[in-house]
Amino acid sequence: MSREKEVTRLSHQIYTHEEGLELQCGQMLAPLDIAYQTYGTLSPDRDNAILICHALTGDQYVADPHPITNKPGWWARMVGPGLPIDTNRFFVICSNVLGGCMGSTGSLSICRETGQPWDNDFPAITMHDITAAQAKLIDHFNIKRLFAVIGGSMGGMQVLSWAANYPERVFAAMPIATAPYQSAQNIAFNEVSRQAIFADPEWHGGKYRVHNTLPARGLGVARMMAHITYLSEEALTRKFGRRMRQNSVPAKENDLPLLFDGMFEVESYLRHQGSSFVKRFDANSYLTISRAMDYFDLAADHNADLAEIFRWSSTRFCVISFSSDWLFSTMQSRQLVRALNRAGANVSFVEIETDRGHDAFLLEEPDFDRTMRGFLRGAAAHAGLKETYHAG
Ligand SMILES: CC(=O)SCCNC(=O)CCNC(=O)[C@H](O)C(C)(C)COP(=O)(O)OP(=O)(O)OC[C@H]1O[C@@H](n2cnc3c(N)ncnc32)[C@H](O)[C@@H]1OP(=O)(O)O
Ligand SMILES: N[C@@H](CCO)C(=O)O
Repeated sequence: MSREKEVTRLSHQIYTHEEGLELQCGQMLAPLDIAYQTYGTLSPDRDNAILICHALTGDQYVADPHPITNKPGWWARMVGPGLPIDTNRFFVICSNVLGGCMGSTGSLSICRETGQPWDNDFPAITMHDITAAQAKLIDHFNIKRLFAVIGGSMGGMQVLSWAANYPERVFAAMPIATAPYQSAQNIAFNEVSRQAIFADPEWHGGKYRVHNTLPARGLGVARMMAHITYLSEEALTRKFGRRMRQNSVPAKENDLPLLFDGMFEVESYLRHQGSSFVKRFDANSYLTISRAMDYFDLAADHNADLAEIFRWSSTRFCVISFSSDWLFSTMQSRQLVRALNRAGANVSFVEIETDRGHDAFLLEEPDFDRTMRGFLRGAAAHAGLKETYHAG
């Protein structure tokens, strides 16, 4: 069964905003669907909500098993009762981004005007649009101010957009492994990924669903390349070194050509990452969202110096980077922290020592978990939140 048919079989929890959303490009998207998951109990004062923003290929299943892969949620070790983002205390909301392929309005949705799926005609969106769509969901919950907005990588871009666009609605913000703008290097990597998709003969100019095909190879290669950027040389060396694969490779992962005999373990690993990715992601959605990342430039969007944007902000920031992250480096986080300090904002900064690269924010890192727990506990005390709102 094709990935799209699998997706349409899934029943996500969706809020439909009939009035829709006017995008930065001027186009109106109506109705607007936002697929989301929640965890914990909203306090009577509606003051304990945390919005978690996912990264490029994440989704709303932050702590629930993923409905396609059946794997635990992508932050299941971080979000739950007694965990650093403690659902006994906080009401956690995570939504699939606008343009995503897990139930929110995106390339797989039907365009009201044409009655056809958007496919590659889905309009260009920005981080501003993504957070504006999330704000509709937060309004739906009648939450005036979020206790915290938290996210890593592209999720961190959304955190910064929230803090910049809705400062009065964000008590605390945690931008993790991110940057105030997408670097030239990251745009370059995204472009290679996109070209891999375009080069697939099954791409059909983005109308692959009409042709009943999938640009699986192109999307798989895009993921293989991108995945290298999520790791580090040390992590790859430790995991695989120069070892060759001893046993035979399962057929499904072997449909890319082999060079001579045998395969390095690292090649096998990347093939696996590529082939598992295409089962859970839509190529047009990947193009839309990766482009939204590329457009992200907070200062340019606000036509202001970064410090100016946060000048009157009362949000408490905790900026986190990972020492071996070369995709969103510590240097970029420091740039943000310097601007926040110039703005007189309340900001703390932690660089987590790890050799696991960018995706370290998804992995067990005790120092990271302690920082998350400590920052939220301190901020909750300042916000006057109760220790628990557990429903029972
Ligand atoms: C932030 C968000 O919003 S969500 C993010 C979206 N989700 C993701 O990115 C998940 C995909 N990414 C990953 O799995 C990333 O590698 C990580 C960093 C998150 C996980 O890291 P780790 O737990 O260290 O797992 P690792 O990178 O070793 O990958 C394990 C997988 O590779 C497979 N694998 C490991 N070695 C090999 C090999 N030599 N050959 C083939 N496959 C291999 C494992 O079988 C496992 O497969 P599975 O995921 O299908 O069970
Ligand atoms: N590996 C994560 C983080 C990338 O920034 C993802 O695919 O979304």
